[in-house]
Formats: sequence, structure tokens, C-alpha cells
Amino acid sequence: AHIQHNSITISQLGHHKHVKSHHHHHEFTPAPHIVRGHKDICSQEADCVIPVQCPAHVRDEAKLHCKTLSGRAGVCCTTGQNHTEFSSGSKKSRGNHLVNVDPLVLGAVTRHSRVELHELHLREVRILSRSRSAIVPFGSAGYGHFRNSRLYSMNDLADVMSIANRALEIALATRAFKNRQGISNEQIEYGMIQEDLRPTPLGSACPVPPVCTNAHVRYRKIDGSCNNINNPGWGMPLTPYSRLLPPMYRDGIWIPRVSEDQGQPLYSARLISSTIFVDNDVPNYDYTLMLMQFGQFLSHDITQSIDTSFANGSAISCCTEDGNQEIPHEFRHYACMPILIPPKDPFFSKFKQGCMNFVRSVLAPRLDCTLGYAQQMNKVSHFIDGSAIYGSNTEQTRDLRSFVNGRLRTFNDFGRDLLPLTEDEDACITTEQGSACFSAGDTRLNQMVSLTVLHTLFMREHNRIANELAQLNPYWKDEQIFLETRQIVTAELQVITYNEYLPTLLGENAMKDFGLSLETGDAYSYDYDQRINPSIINEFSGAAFRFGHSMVDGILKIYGKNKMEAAIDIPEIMFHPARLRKTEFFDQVLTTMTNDPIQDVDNSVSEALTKYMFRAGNPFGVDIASINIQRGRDHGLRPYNDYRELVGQARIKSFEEFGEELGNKLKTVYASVDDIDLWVGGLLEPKYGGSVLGLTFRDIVAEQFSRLKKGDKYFFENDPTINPGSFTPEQLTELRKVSLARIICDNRDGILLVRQPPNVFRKPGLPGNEYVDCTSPVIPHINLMYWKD
Ligand code: HEM
Ligand SMILES: [Ca+2]
Repeated sequence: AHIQHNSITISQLGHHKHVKSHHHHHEFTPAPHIVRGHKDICSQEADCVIPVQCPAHVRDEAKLHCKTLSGRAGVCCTTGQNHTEFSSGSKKSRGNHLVNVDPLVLGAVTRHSRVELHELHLREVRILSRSRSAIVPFGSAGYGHFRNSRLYSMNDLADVMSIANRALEIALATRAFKNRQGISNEQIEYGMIQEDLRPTPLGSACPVPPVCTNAHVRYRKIDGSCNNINNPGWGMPLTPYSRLLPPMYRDGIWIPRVSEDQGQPLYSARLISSTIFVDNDVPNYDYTLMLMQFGQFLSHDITQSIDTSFANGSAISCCTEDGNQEIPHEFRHYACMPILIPPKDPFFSKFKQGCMNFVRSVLAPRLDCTLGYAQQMNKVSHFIDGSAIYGSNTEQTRDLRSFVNGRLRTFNDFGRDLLPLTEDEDACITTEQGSACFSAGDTRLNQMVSLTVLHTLFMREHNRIANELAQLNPYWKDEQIFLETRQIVTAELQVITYNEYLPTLLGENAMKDFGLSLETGDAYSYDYDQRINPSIINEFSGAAFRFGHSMVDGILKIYGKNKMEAAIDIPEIMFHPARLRKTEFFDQVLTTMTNDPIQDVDNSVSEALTKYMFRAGNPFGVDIASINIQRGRDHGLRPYNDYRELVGQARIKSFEEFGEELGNKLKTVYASVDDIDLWVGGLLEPKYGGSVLGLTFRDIVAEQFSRLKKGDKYFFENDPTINPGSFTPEQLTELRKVSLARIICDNRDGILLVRQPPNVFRKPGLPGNEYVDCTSPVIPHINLMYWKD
């Protein structure tokens, strides 16, 4: 084999440097030509599936087109749904051969990567001790951004760091191995090095699989382990995201991609943001702000990536103290990937800002522990399991529980139950007298006051149910009440997600095509498929589900009895939820969420998020659009066109396909149509069918929620042979009545909020969604009598 003697050193990690020999074009078969009316043309081993379920690189060369059950155009897929890695049965994939691993080479590579890792740590210490600008200044917007990956405790930090370091060691070893053996980027992308590292010298870097003593435990584990008995680590916190397509890295491993044009660096994420995204007020009255706010709450249940930090947990700065420029490579942390702000920036130039901090996400080793491209870590349990309410590890859960009658701890503020105050002094922008900063299962809860409201709502719902169960079953002890209540609240979350939220967001067609609808009445579901990995998809968390940022309204309106009382700029309430202590505020926010319209999903993102996010009293903040674009590159997300093709759309050939105006703008910030970032392209697509989203985002989101349902043994409606914690048919009937409107009605303060539309995600007042009184049977209650022992 041809041995490449290139020398990408670790100091070059994380910045774009064009190395010609590394650039290659990714060939994909042309967009599908749809053949209609052939229902069973697929061969025996192949299933006819929706294109997104059968990634392009594993599709047959001579791709067969078919129709899915619902009549949509599909592809014959030999690898089965949800198999993004190439099929392990065959030894070849598109002319690429499996790589043999020589133990001697592996030994050398291991030593090499250990030394490199050690040097990195020494450098870290040096940077931290020498430079004043090594750490992000407290009180800056950059510090606010860093709070989004704040860890719960020193234990938590130690766990994340140790796993992240081991993953980095494997990535470094992969690079050394690739260079020695002359392996191609494609071989890495297709996962062609399958050697199990566990019995090798690198084995100490491998994750230790959880021990599952009993397959029939009634309650899901707090950390999501042992859900799938054959793959007990699937869905656990601190494990890697899965992917729809292999990543695109310049070196195939971890260095961010470059332009498909001539391998030059991509344009600055901030230039793209300031060119493409505007702040137009485009309300969409068909949907309420709850579609935005519940979306964020739900996303925090299933995904959180963590910015790399110094070993002591402090925030890495990649920009000089004045924010004027980036810190030179030699003097900055290896995880730095700062966003360069062009000198002519329409906003940040006013403040002489030339650099926006950005630090790359931490990695996690593959569960099967092989060499390969870097994989980012999901900090929280991947399942929809209420982890944002209860925490993703036992330490967090213990701190949140009162250990009395199954209840969660609360902060009783003049007779009202608010979330317990946090002891973390850094969690909010101020801890002054009379202010408040809360704690819950997810560390981002104080980021946005309406998010804090939802956390409070579900904490109250837990305690409401726990109280009822304790009365019904006086002999139950704290532990049993807690676990039963958590199981009910988790089911409620799933019912709201699949019965109300997703149909509103994705439309009925997607519900049908992806099998997302719940059963009805007292029926059990048999959709569970133990081959399906429920893990969060990197393209989902890194791009598609960030569509929500376009829905945010920069102004939170607060209504009194008859008129608007206040219009709050949302940067004012970011990591500053003190207003919740005002007696009427909780109900007022809920009223606004269930009445006011969302902002449409398009190329408009509020200035509150693109100029002032986390400003915390400063004249400027940070830009979520730039950060999303940069994060996509950090995570190796392929360009938008590849995902168009994945979902069965033709690739874009010219910028004008986005219309003349946008096309002209896009041209100035992308050298090739094949460079467009997924988050950008996905947002610019026209709405598809009955969805608020374009087709590409719709299908990625739908596929994710399909995996979360079919790959979760404990999904609430699974039958007793599948789900050891199954509900009785009578209980299922009750649970399916749940709505977010009912939960709001049952847990409001009741001063201002007395009526609700039955579906809080859709425009209130329309036929079928008229306001009713909270006591009305149109918003049914669940009858907990069926939980009496
Ligand atoms: C309410 C205002 C919101 C603010 C201020 C906000 C802010 C942020 C920030 C700072 C990040 C981390 C970005 C990074 O470093 O990569 C983030 C991530 C994310 N946001 Fe939002 N967001 C908001 C609303 C939403 C909504 C409505 C949704 C979805 C419906 C959403 C979905 C996501 C997702 C999926 C991520 C990635 C999470 C991860 O895996 O780390 N956000 N958001
Ligand atoms: Ca979770």
C-alpha cells in the first residue's frame, strides 16, 4: 500500500489547512429515479424503506426503487433499517477492503498516541498557567454560552473528562495508524477497521459495558443502561451519537472539512450567518410558542453535547481577551475552533470583535471499541425518559429527591412550589438577594425563563401524581411511589410527544410513513425492534432539531387581565429566571406560550439569538446561527446536498434553486453548492406537506423519533412480553388521554390561567381547538384509581 508521510500534527487539529493529498471527492449515486407501482421488486434480503432509513453509502450500486407501505417512494435496502455502518456480513464495501491490524503496528501506534496525549495535557497546563486570556472571562456572553455545557458536579466533570480523553487517545491512534498504513479517508468513513481493541494495548481506553443482572427489571435505569440486553450500553449517557451518514473530516478522522471546490477553507460561519440570516418578524399563527418551548425542553431530555474544558472545568478561550482576534495556534488549546468575525461585520465590528469563542465538543469511544473517526459524546440519556426532570445519573437524581412519599424537592416560595434553588454559584448570571437560580435534571434549565417554567411544570406534575398515589396506596414506601410516578410522568411525556407535538410539527403524512402514531384505546404496541439503536443521531442534534432556533420570538410578551403588561427582551431572562418569583409570572408565561404565535421556520432568526444571546448586560452577545454552523463542522456533518440525496431529493446543482435573492447571497459565502452547511440548507427549504419543516429536516427528525420509539424496550405502550414495566390495558387507556393542556391546568397557580385550548401547540380558538375551562372534560383527566394496588 502507498504510505502517506503527511504530518498533520495535533497543533493543526481544529483549524483548516489545505492538504492536497487529503482532499477527495465523495461520489454518491445520482438522485433516485422513482419507479412507480413496483411493490415487491426488492429481493428477499431487502426491505423497501423510506430513503432516510437506508443511508446512501450502503445502498446497492444498482439501487432498486420501490414503494413503501404508505405508498411513498422508497429504496430496497439490504442492510435493514438503522444500519449506518456497512453490513458486517460482507468483507467489502464499494471496493474498499477491511483493514488488517498488525499487533506490532498497533503496539507502536498505542505508544505514539499515549505520548501525544501526554504532551497535550502538558500543553494545557502551560496554557492555563501562562496566559491571562486562556479562560473565558466570567460575565461575558461567551461565558453564558459555556453554561450550556455546564456539568453537574466535580464527579460529573471527572467522568466526562476521563471518557473524553480515552476517546481522544483512540482518535490519535487512528490517525497514527492511518498514516503508517496508508489508509484512505473512505476506508475510515466506511468503518473498515473493525479490529476489537479490547484485547490490545489500547484496550484500557475502551468503555466498560454496564452489568445487567436481570433482564426483567420493572423500571428503567436512571442512566438508561440495560434497555437492550444485547447492547446494554445503547442509549446511555456519555456514549457517542449515531449517524445517518459517515462524517466528513478533512483527514477522515477529526479535522474539520474544507471546501469541495478546491480544498480551500470554508467561509467563516459568522460571515454566512450575517449574510443569510435576517431578523424579520414573520409570525406563524397556526402554531403557538409552545411548539418552540416544548421542543427545546424535549431536546434537552435527549441530547447535550459538551464543550471541551480545561481539566479543572474552566472555560477554554480561543480569542484574545479583548475579542479582537483569535489566539495563535501555538498558544491555544487543541480543541479551539474560534469563529472568525470579518472586519466588515454589520454588528460585531462596532465593538471591535474579530473572534467569537468556539470550543470543540468532547468525544466518546465507540461502544464496540474500534479504531475510527471521532464520535461526539451525548452527555444525557438518549431515551425520552424524563432525564431533564430526574437527571441522567444517580447523583443528580438523589439530590433532586425529597425521599418523602416519592416526591421531588421543591423550594416553597410564599406557598408556591418552585424548583429547588441550586447551590452552584456559577449557574446563573447573578446570585444577588431576591434572585433565584434553580436546579432540575438538566443543567441548562435556567437558560430561558420559559424553559424553566416547563421544568417547574413537570416537577409539580410529578409531585401531584406522587401525592395521589400515596393516598391510594398508603402502604407504598417512598421508593415505590417515586419509581411508579416517574414511570407515569415519562409515559405522559411520550404521549404528549407522539400524540400532540410530533403530529403538529411533522404533519400526518410523516406520522404514517414513519410509523410514529401511538396505538389507541387499551391496545399494546408491538413495534419494538431490538435491532434498532435508539441513540441520538448526530445530524439530528447538530443540525436538524436546531430548526427550533428559527421559531424563537425575541420578545416575550406578558399579559395582564386585559392588556399587555410587559415585553421582555429574552436576552434579559437568559440564565436569569428570578422573575419566576413574582406570583403571577408562572401562569403568565404559560398563557403566552399557549396563545402567541411562533416565528416561522425560515432564514429569519431573532437578533436576540444572533446578536444578543447571553449578553448578560453587555452591549453584545454571541450568535447562535454561527455557532450552529460551526458545530456542524466540528461534528463532521456532511454538506446539505448529501442529506438531500439521503432523503430522496435531487442534489442542488445551482444556488438559484433557493430563489434568486437567497441564491445570490449564498453564492457569496459558499464556493460550491456542495459546501452548504446542513443547518443552513435545511432551514431554507420550503415547508413540506403538512410539516412546519422542509423535507430534509422533516425526515431526519421523523427518523429520530421513530428510533426513539421502536428502539426503546420501555416505551410506555409496549406489551408485557417486551416491556418489563408494562402498564395494564386500563392504565394505557388513561395515559393516552394525557395532554399538555391538562398538565398545565392541573399545575398552574390558578390566578390568571383558567382556560386552555385542548391542543396547546395549535392556534387556539379555531374549530376543534376552542378555549375551554380547565375543569372541562374536553381536556380529560387521567384517573389514577387504576394504580391502586
Ligand atoms: C429559547 C431559546 C433558545 C436558546 C437561547 C437556545 C440556545 C442554544 C445554545 C446556546 C445551544 C448550544 C449550541 C452549541 O454550542 O452548539 C443550543 C443547542 C441546541 N438547541 Fe437551542 N436554544 C433555544 C431554543 C431551542 C429550541 C426551541 C430548540 C428545538 C425545538 C432547540 C434545539 C437545540 C438543539 C437540538 C441543540 C443541540 C443540543 C446538544 O446536543 O448539545 N433550541 N441551543
Ligand atoms: Ca433522556
